[in-house]
Amino acid sequence: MAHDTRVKICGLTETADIPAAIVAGASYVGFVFFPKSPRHLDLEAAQFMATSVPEGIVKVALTVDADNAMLDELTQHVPLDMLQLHGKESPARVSEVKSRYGLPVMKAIGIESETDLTQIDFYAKVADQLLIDAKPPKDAERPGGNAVAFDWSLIAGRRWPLPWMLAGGLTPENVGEAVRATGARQVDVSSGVESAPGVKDAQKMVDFVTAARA
Ligand SMILES: O=C(O)c1ccccc1N[C@@H]1O[C@H](COP(=O)(O)O)[C@@H](O)[C@H]1O
Repeated sequence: MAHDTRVKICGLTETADIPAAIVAGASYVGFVFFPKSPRHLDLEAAQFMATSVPEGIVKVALTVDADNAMLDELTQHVPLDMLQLHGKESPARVSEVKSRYGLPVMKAIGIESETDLTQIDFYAKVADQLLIDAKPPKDAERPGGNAVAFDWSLIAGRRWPLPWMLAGGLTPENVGEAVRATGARQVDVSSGVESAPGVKDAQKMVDFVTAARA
């Protein structure tokens, strides 16, 4: 039986990635604003790309511990529907960003072991969505987008009172199992639909969405 799993394809870097992600069936497209990432966009490129996204597809900006000056510039230049906070932002900072910019906020939470789950309850009180991702490896240059999965059994059967997405090391080959193991209704992918870091692959995007919904 097919499911209506919603997919976010994150880290689009080329204008042609937008129609490819939409044809594949993405419900969300993500733009990365983190200079250490191979998916980093400058504001001009992001503005151009975001403007070409049709109504109904959620445009998400991913930032890492961004200050107000950076978020002011970003939100003034790029038409956005959601902010994804992927750093060490506190629950208070999530609340502040939400009220300052009037956009829904998705907070990413890195999971490696059972103890990492306790913070979810604090963020669940202030965020609009949660992104349950793998904790980055110790020597990683970035807090996400590392093609690393966590032990999905840690969240099997868990439910939270707000929408959430599963992320971390998802690929067309493992996303079906990830959805079955966790009960996720939404999934987020970056590396798993690339042919090289920062280069999205149209066929992998199709394969990913198909497998997520199978
Ligand atoms: O994609 C990035 O480069 C990135 C940089 C900094 C923070 C987060 C980043 N990506 C996010 O991480 C998840 C998981 O990535 P992957 O599928 O394991 O490569 C991704 O969906 C982005 O939301």
